[in-house]
Amino acid sequence: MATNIVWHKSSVGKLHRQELLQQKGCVIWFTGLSGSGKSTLAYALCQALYSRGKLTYVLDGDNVRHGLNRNLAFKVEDRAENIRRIGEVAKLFADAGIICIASVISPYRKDRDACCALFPEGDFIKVFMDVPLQICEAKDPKGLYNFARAGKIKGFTGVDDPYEPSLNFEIVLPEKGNNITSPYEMAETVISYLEEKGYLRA
Ligand SMILES: Nc1ncnc2c1ncn2[C@@H]1O[C@H](COP(=O)(O)OS(=O)(=O)O)[C@@H](OP(=O)(O)O)[C@H]1O
Ligand SMILES: Nc1ncnc2c1ncn2[C@@H]1O[C@H](COP(=O)(O)OP(=O)(O)O)[C@@H](O)[C@H]1O
Repeated sequence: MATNIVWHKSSVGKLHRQELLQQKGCVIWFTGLSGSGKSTLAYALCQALYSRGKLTYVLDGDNVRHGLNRNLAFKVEDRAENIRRIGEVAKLFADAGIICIASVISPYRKDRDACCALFPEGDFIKVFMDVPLQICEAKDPKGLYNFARAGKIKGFTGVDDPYEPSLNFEIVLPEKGNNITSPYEMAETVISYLEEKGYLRA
């Protein structure tokens, strides 16, 4: 633990940066099984917001594990630390006025809730990719479910490691009751939410 540290205030604050960017910093947190479409939707949303002149940054689990989190594996404590660090980085991006899009399995409710608690009310928007295991496994674009079933990967989420859903997701996709399943259309659903909550203006 670091001691004797004092927060240094800046004369340029989050409100100034938001005014500059004409948007509000926040986090959209995509959670769900491997293969549920988190990354595809995250980058579709990034593209759609870019087209509207909005600044985003995607923190994708796979990508962050190539650098900042390269020393972490998939046991419970490592996943918790992975999520904690991504939550803290997302907080910095949101403070910068950026719409941060996180795309991580984040299987444990406790870890997601701890990240949420870092943010002002409403600024941490949890989106659950509600895609059943059988569908994710049937796609298996990286062949990882195949390896997990063969016992070549231990502790694979959904196979021999848990995914804990929550009751308090702001958005669940695909939404029940409509036929919207394309990433582009689902991105529009998220954008409608952001517009309604005022995140796309300063
Ligand atoms: N054991 C195990 N369980 C789950 N996933 C595994 C595992 N080993 C490797 N992978 C690959 O790592 C990607 C998930 O990384 P995350 O950082 O999102 O995981 S976590 O939030 O810390 O649980 C995940 O990416 P996505 O498929 O995009 O979800 C996998 O490609
Ligand atoms: N909305 C969608 N409809 C159909 N296929 C999709 C959709 N989103 C993603 N996919 C496909 O599903 C697979 C997994 O998507 P991906 O975004 O990598 O998931 P995750 O990041 O959750 O592992 C990929 O082959 C991708 O092309």
